[in-house]
Amino acid sequence: MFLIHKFNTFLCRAATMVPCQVPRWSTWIFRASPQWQRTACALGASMGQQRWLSLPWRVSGPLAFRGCSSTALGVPRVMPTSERYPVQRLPFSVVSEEDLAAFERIIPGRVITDPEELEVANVDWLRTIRGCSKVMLRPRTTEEVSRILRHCHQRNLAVNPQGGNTGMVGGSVPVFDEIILSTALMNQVISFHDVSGILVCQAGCVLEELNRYVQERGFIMPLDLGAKGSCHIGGNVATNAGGLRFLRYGSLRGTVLGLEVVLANGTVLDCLTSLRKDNTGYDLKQLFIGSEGTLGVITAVSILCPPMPKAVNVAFLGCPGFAEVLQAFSTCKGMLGEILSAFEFMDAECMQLVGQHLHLARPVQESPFYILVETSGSSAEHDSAKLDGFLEQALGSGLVTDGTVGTDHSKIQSLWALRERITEALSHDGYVFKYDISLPVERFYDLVMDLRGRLGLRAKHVVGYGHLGDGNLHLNVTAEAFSAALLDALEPYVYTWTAAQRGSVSAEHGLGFKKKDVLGYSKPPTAVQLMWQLKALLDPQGILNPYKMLPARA
Ligand SMILES: O=C(O)CC[C@@H](O)C(=O)O
Ligand SMILES: [Zn+2]
Repeated sequence: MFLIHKFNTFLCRAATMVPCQVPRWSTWIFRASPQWQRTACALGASMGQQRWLSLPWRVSGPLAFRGCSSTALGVPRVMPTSERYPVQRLPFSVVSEEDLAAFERIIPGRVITDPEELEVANVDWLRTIRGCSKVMLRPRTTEEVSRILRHCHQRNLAVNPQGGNTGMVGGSVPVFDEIILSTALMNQVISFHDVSGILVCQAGCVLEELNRYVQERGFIMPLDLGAKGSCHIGGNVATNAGGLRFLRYGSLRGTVLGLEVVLANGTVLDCLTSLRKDNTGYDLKQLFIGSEGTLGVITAVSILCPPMPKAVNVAFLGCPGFAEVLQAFSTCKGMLGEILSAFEFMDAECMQLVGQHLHLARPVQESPFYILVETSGSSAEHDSAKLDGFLEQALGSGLVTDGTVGTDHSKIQSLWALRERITEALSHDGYVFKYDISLPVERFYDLVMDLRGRLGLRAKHVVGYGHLGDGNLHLNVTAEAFSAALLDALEPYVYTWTAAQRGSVSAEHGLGFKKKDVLGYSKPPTAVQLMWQLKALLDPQGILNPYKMLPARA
């Protein structure tokens, strides 16, 4: 106990509590976005606008002159994806007035052609890429999705399925004029079983709302993300999102028990079972988990929710070096065992950025690294005793130099915010080049330091943080603005470095538009070829989320 008193803040003991809720990106996004929504369609012809007007949009009726201007009042424009990246529009049909009328018959009043609403849906939340869709559809039911896709399939119209649009790799916004198929109104819970903890719901349910719903019944969602306030469960599953509870509850590939999916031609594939065990044939739902909307549109999900832990503790600790971070992780696994539920790390530059841009105070003495250790268990006393044991050991052996522990809701929330809001802080720092890689943990920080040397003053910040417990590094590089030269210095260097370690070039964010061409760094040509064959089988016309996930074919 003596050693624990060296901590600069108190150890608050043994409170029984609900799992923490933390601030989320959406709060911030929604605060910022109204200005951005105010596009100036009638403003002078920016480069983007000229290109827009050269597209075949000059028709009469609701589609006429609804180009999404790239110039927002007072806010830097987001360059259209088709201008920044070398990508060619595929020969899909263009939405006509007749198509709009057909959609209006399927979903009356929910065919959106308003430029302000489209502006938001065309741009990713990082504000790095921009599509130019002219129409967004908001179905409420699987039957409506099926009828929409049947129509699009017959007409060869490309479709961009969109959930909460919180993705990191440009998978959730159109590249050109794909129809945006939003799951926002598909937000009903279908059933919840309070013995098994199995939740069945529509794809557009917001993760945080689901978590609240199951929490009221004594359970939690098996995943938690910074974007929880706006991301949709269907999008989470389509991305196979990882997040903050992965260490404890594993991948969605394990917790998703069933899916309902609408295929490209409108066929409904009903695999929405809620069985823990089912060895009958190929597990087709796995094809759609992580397929990023390229093989079908997920319309409903059956998911296994773990019981809500009765006691949660969070320790936020300073470490003198990366070797100590790794050693602390080993010690944690050994001493906390079954109650360890998160092991996250961030470097000193991350802490500096959350302080500078979000005014979050550093809760411990300045250190080169910080770790966040969470325990979740069923006995507050037992868990606290175990955590104390670990802290004594870590402090006594110099793995940790300072720390603070929270067991009450608000302290846990504020400690998690330091880690969860790094993404938000980075976005305030300028243009962000993001890498989400799986590596052997021993090599994590070598890459960060290597890049700092390689980029020198060309980068504003090179930071490393992430889910160390899952072997997942978030390597982010900020610059005043997008720079092709900086991109050239980063890529393919980061990918070849990762491939040399047999790592993954996308641990949890998927490939989307931005990373589709680097799939080959993590998968052999035979696997990529098989992926294309699956795509051709399920979506022969390629109308579902084109330009995403799969690299262009040679
Ligand atoms: O912004 C990033 O690169 C990571 C976002 C998210 O996956 C996180 O773990 O905070
Ligand atoms: Zn992450």
